[in-house]
Amino acid sequence: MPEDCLFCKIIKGEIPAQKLYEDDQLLAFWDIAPQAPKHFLVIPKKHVSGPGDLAPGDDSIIGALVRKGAQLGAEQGITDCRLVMNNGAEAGQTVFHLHMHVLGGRALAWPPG
Ligand SMILES: CCNS(=O)(=O)OC[C@H]1O[C@@H](n2cnc3c(N)ncnc32)[C@H](O)[C@@H]1O
Repeated sequence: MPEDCLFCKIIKGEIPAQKLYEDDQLLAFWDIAPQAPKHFLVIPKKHVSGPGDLAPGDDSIIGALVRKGAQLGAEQGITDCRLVMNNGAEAGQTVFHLHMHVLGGRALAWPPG
């Protein structure tokens, strides 16, 4: 786990977060700057910098993120939700630990900005 990774620090409990779900592979927590009435993140406990850095053996991580994100969304009353992974700085990624946004609770525009 990179020492300076914000999300790795959350996983280790070095930085607090409002956790929604945790198991041995995944952690979900509410976003600190929500962009919708419901906005949380699902991250793998294994550090991968972003979608572009996945190794062939990591494919199951993506399935786990999507399945858990949709399940948690339904539990949070946002069965209709947007699942977003930003890949790279120009795509808006600011935290370089793979994560999926789950947003809902209002009509979401398309295309995104
Ligand atoms: C611009 C999108 N950039 S991003 O796609 O990389 O998303 C990073 C997300 O992490 C969230 N975030 C940053 N620090 C924390 C924290 N300590 N706890 C919870 N969420 C956090 C940001 O609000 C942001 O939505």
